[in-house]
Amino acid sequence: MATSKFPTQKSLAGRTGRMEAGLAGWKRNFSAGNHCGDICFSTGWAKREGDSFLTWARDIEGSEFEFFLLSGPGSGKGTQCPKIVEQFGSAHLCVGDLLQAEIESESENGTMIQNFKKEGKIVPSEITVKLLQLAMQQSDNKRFIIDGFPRNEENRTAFENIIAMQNIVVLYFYLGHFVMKIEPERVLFFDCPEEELTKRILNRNQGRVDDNIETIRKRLEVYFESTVPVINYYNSKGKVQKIDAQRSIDEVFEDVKSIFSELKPVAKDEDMLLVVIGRKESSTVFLTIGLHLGLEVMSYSFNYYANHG
Ligand SMILES: Nc1ncnc2c1ncn2[C@@H]1O[C@H](COP(=O)(O)OP(=O)(O)OP(=O)(O)O)[C@@H](O)[C@H]1O
Ligand SMILES: Nc1ccn([C@H]2C[C@H](O)[C@@H](COP(=O)(O)O)O2)c(=O)n1
Repeated sequence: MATSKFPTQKSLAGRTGRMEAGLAGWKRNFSAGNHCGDICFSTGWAKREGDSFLTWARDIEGSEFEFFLLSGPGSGKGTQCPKIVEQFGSAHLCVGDLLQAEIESESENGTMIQNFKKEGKIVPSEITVKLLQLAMQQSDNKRFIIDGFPRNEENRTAFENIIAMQNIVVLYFYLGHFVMKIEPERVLFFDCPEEELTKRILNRNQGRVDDNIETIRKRLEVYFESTVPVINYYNSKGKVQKIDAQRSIDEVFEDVKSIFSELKPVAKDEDMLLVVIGRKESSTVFLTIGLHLGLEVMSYSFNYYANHG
C-alpha cells in the first residue's frame, strides 16, 4: 500500500471543529420543521488512498467524468458530440433529445414539455434532472458528455445538489444518506456569433418545432439571459474551455480533440468528510459504508439530538 499522507491529529482537530459548526446548521434546519423524531448525525473524516472527494463520489455514482457542453442554439453541439463519442467512447446525453423522447412517448409531461419547447423556454429542472439521472444510471458508460445542460441557474443547482447517494440509502435500509455537490470536470463552450447561430438553425432542416425565426429569437434571449450566467459561473471556477465555433466542423473538432486527449484520471490525495444523517443507527451505517467502500476512517463522532419532531 502506498504511503499514507493522512492529516495529523492537530489538523484533524481543526476540521472536526468546522464539522461540528456545520452540524449546528444541520441541527437548526432539522429542528425548523421537516423532521419528526430523534436525529443522529454520524460524521467523520475518511479517505481512500489516491482519491479525491470528487473521484470518490463519482466512483460510487459510477461515473468517471462529466463534461457539460454549453453554448448558443445552433453552435454545433449536436454535430460535435457524435464525433467525440466515436473517438473517445464517452456517452452523449443530450437533454434536448431526452425531452424530445418524452414528448414522443406521450408521457404525462409530454405536452407540457412540447409547449416549453415551442416557446423556447427552459423546462423545469425537476423533469430534466430526473431524465438525466435515469439516463446516467441506465448507461454502461462512465464518461458523460452532457449536452445543453445546465441551461440556467436552476438547472445548475438542481444537478449539483443532487443527492448522489440515493442508491446507498436504499442499500443501507433507508437509514441515512450523504449529501454532496457534483460538479462537471469541464465545460465546453462553443463560441459563435448570434447571426451565424440564426443562419445555421434556419438552414438545419430537421423539422424541429423550434427552428423558426420567432422561436430562435426567444431561444437566443433565454440563452443570453439564463445560460451565459451559468457559463460565466463555471468560467470563474476555471472550468470553461472556449472553442471558436465559427470555423469548419473539422477545425472545431481538432480543438475538441485536444481537450479530450489531455484528460487524465484525477488522483489527488485528499481526505473527505463523510456525513450520515438518520436515526440512532447512523453510526453503524457510517462505519458500514466506510468499510464497504474501503475507506479508512480517520476521525469519527456520533451526535444525538433528541426529539425535534
Ligand atoms: N462548424 C460548423 N460550420 C457550419 N455549420 C455547422 C457547423 N457546426 C454545425 N453546423 C450546422 O449547424 C446546424 C446546427 O448545428 P447543431 O444541430 O449541431 O447545433 P446545436 O448546438 O446542437 O443546436 P441546438 O442547441 O439548437 O440543438 C446544423 O445544421 C449543422 O449541420
Ligand atoms: N436543459 C435543457 C435543455 C433543453 N431544454 C429544452 C428547451 C430547448 O429549446 C429544447 C431543445 O434543446 P436543444 O436541442 O436546443 O439543446 O429542449 C430545456 O428545457 N432544458
